[in-house]
Amino acid sequence: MKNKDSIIRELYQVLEERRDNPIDSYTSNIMKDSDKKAEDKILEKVGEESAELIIASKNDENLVYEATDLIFHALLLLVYKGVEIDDIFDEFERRRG
Ligand SMILES: N=c1c2ncn([C@@H]3O[C@H](COP(=O)(O)OP(=O)(O)OP(=O)(O)O)[C@@H](O)[C@H]3O)c2ncn1[C@@H]1O[C@H](COP(=O)(O)O)[C@@H](O)[C@H]1O
Repeated sequence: MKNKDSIIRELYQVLEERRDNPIDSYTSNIMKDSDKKAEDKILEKVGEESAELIIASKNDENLVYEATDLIFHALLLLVYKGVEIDDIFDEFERRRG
C-alpha cells in the first residue's frame, strides 16, 4: 500500500503547479486576481472554513471533512504567498525541540 504520509507534499506540489502554470480549475482560478484579489478570495475561504470547522466540532458532525477543508485552504494560502513546504515542516520540527 502507498505511504499516505506523502500526500501533503504531493498536494503542495500540485498547488504550486496550478499557481505557476494555471489551468481552468478551482485552485488556479482562486490564485488569480479577478473581480476580487486572489489573496482576498483565499482569505475569505479560510474564514468560511474556520467557521465551518467550529460548527462541525460543536455539532460533532463532519469534523474530519471540515478540518480537511480548512487545512487545504491554509495550504493554498501558503502556496499563493510563496512559502516553501519545508519551511512549514521545519517550523513543526523546531517546536518538537
Ligand atoms: N483537496 C482539494 C480540495 N478540497 C476542497 N476543494 C474545493 O474547494 C472548494 C470550496 O469548498 P467548499 O467546502 O466551500 O465547497 P462548496 O460548498 O462546493 O463551495 P461553495 O458553494 O461554498 O462555494 C470546492 O470547490 C472544493 O472542490 C478542493 N479542491 C482541490 N483539492 C486538491 O487540489 C488539487 C488541485 O485542484 P484543481 O485546481 O481542482 O485541479 C486536486 O487534485 C485535489 O487534490
